[in-house]
Amino acid sequence: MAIEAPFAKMNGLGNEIIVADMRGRADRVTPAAAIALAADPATKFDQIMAIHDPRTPGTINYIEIINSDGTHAQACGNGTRCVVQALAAETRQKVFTFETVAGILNAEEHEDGLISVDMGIPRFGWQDIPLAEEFRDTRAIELQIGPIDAPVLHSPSVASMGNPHAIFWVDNDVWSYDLDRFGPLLENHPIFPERANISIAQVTSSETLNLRTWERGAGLTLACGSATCAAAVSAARTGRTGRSVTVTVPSGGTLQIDWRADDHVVMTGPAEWEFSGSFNPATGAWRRDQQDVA
Ligand SMILES: N[C@H](CCC[C@H](N)C(=O)O)C(=O)O
Repeated sequence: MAIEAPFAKMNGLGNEIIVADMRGRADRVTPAAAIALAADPATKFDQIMAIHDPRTPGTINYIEIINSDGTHAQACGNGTRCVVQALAAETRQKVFTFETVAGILNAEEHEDGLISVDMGIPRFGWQDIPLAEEFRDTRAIELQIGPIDAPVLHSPSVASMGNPHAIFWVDNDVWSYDLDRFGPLLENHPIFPERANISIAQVTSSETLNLRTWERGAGLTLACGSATCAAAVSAARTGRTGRSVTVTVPSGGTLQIDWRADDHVVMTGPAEWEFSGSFNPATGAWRRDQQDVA
């Protein structure tokens, strides 16, 4: 087994992604390697999507998702589109079935280059999120936010897209909130025993939302695909929008979310390749591929 594994630095609407090719290897990307790559301005990322050999017949690959703090996530929508684009370029295939710790994901690259991922069926039970105590109605949970004391922020909608999300609905500009201050406090609020991704969302029409997200384990990001899905389903559940919405994320880009009649949430958007290299999955030491060096 080679010491180094190939990787591609990519982004999904500005969500910084490293797609690491761990196929044919027995080792894993260590938390230390993730933290080292996140600390280097050239490889700074929000998630590593580590592609492993398939575990389940019928799936193409097993995808492990690692946040920039070295912890694991169960879902990453923008990263999944990056994986699809990388594998589509390699294989000329257009349709993929992956497995993650949260289950099976189907995805497809379209003729126009946009990529759709079936993010599965959202779950709304308090144990599914999970929450530390029972809430019968998770469309709006009363949250004592104590020292955060931002009176306009209360009663988030919560949802699981495989990973935990809290969506705070606001009437005014999502940029007028100090998300970098209260994001980490809410991420670690005792109501969320596995922490949570924290978003502020504004409805701008019956078909459009604005969204900002403080990601669990990664902080403020320019886009978060699973949060976009969680916001879309929460908007529909609370009667704020219909089941198909276009969501504008902090990078200025948009994702299309369709909550289908069969309950699956389909997210459609772009992915972008930046450069390729190889890295040591134990230490995070890395180098660019020769053909990429100007
Ligand atoms: N950027 C990702 C979400 C990462 C979620 C992660 N921060 C967690 O749940 O711990 C996305 O596009 O869905």
